[in-house]
Amino acid sequence: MSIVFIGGGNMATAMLGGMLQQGFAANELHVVEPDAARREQLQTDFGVGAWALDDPLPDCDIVILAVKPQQLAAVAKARAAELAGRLVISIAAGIRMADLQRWLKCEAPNGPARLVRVMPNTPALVRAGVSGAWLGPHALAEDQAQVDRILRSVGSVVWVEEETRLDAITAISGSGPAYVFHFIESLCQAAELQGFDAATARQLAYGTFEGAVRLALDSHDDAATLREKVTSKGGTTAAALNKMAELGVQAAIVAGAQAARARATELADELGRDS
Ligand SMILES: NC(=O)C1=CN([C@@H]2O[C@H](COP(=O)(O)OP(=O)(O)OC[C@H]3O[C@@H](n4cnc5c(N)ncnc54)[C@H](O)[C@@H]3O)[C@@H](O)[C@H]2O)C=CC1
Ligand SMILES: O=C(O)[C@@H]1CCC=N1
Repeated sequence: MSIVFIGGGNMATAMLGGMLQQGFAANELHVVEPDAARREQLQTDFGVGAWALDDPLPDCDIVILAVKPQQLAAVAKARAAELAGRLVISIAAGIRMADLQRWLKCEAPNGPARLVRVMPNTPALVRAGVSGAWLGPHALAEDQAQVDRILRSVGSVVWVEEETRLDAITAISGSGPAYVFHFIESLCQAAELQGFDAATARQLAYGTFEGAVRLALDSHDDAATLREKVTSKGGTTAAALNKMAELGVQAAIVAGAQAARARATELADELGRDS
């Protein structure tokens, strides 16, 4: 199975790194990327084929559109003829199937692209990704199996029945790693404010996250119960959690995810309109 990523940025790099660790061969993976320095990096790090925009599209079974949403209309329109009849996966946040179909001229005589929308996340790089996926109307059952194999090679996958659910997945697991990194950054900052050097702050904060996540994954208790087990009545944790509640930390996380979802819809409206 030969796969071409169009766009070799952060998300393509994460998926490629994970796929290579999971047994995909470097010679079946290719990237089309305009930035020469990135192409060189991808070749050096992964040994995959890295191609400039004016190179012919490498022979492939699957194309993964991995450019920014703002670049997608131009890329899809320019490559509509090359992509006709192929299995095409879009990982762009927000961008709707109807717009992709229009840009890819899915009414073209040599057969429509078989489209699948996917929302991966960057922990794919360490094969701990979580992806959402939705099968477009022209995609076949064997396309679903191929996409499932790619996504499972870098983590787990949730298939959704309705396209709009992908925006909800974007708000939770697509953007979610950034929320977690923000929390880690904040705990490092708190440790440094307590007088620890950066390396010790990192050890304390990263170690706490790793331990807590491993405990949560291994435990029969839910997260609320595990939280209660740390929180002694009238103790230090209660003092911290009360302060966080006063400052609205949980409400801020929920509202943040809602803002991400709203932005996905807004991006689709902005970029799908008049294009
Ligand atoms: N970064 C993330 O955590 C996630 C990103 N996504 C989606 O993945 C897509 C890519 O995002 P990132 O990798 O973060 O962006 P990025 O900016 O790191 O990568 C995009 C790449 O596309 C290249 N590019 C620009 N014009 C091109 C063209 N005409 N042909 C081929 N390549 C071109 C750029 O040089 C760049 O390397 C976006 O649509 C985003 O919504 C989805 C899930 C998570
Ligand atoms: O921030 C973004 O728009 C992309 C989509 C999900 C994660 N990064």
